[in-house]
Amino acid sequence: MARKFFVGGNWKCNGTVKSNEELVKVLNAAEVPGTDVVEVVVAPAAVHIPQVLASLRKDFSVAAQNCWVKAGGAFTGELSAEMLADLGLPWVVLGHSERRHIIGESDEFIADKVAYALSKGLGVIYCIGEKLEEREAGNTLDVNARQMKALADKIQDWSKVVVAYEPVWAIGTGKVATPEQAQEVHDAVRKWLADNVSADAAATTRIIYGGSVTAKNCGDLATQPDIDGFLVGGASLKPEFVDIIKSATQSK
Ligand SMILES: O=C(CO)COP(=O)(O)O
Repeated sequence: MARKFFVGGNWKCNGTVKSNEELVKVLNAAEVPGTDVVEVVVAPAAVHIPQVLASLRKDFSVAAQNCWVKAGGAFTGELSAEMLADLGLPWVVLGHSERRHIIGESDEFIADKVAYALSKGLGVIYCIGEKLEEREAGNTLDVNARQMKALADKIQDWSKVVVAYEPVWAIGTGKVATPEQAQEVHDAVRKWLADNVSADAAATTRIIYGGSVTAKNCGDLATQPDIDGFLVGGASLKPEFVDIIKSATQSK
């Protein structure tokens, strides 16, 4: 079954009301392939979600960058999955490396968050990826398999999960993985799904790449057979995000 190309823009902790207005204007005016070819999702900072929801074209979706692990309540500063569902958001990003490694979220905590978000009807962009020292020690595939297993231990249904492979050494560094490096991991993650979840999950789960994706390098990455889209940080704040969306037409 064909996997629809998926391009996410992770705006991280960036933006003002004014800069969002300008960025949304660019996105709204862009001529991009239709929703039969590419699914486009942007994740503004939480405080800006209502602004972007109200102003963004309706063929693009809005995601949150994080949510709490269980039902809301006395958890100061958190956002619950119920709140996101109530706003009508289809997606939430969970397990981003900045939350794993800067905030200190564990594999298990993230997997619990994913399971809870799925139970509330959200789709989840589940981020995985190795650090530089793990790659240099030859542990790349093991680290990614460990992060996949943490989630597989908690969920059965992968139909609303997009896996984002984001090698930590490539995030915000300008050091993009080569198409071959990314394809190797995407292929391994897909095989992991086939061996540990199901042939169907392996065939249908979108595995997208993130880490210094730009308008320049996205074309070669998009042609790799197991790269089903991108999760874009820095370049998603610029008009070049439109060119990255267009690379969907180069997908095999
Ligand atoms: O972390 C990322 C997307 O979630 C990637 O960030 P950059 O595209 O800025 O490297």
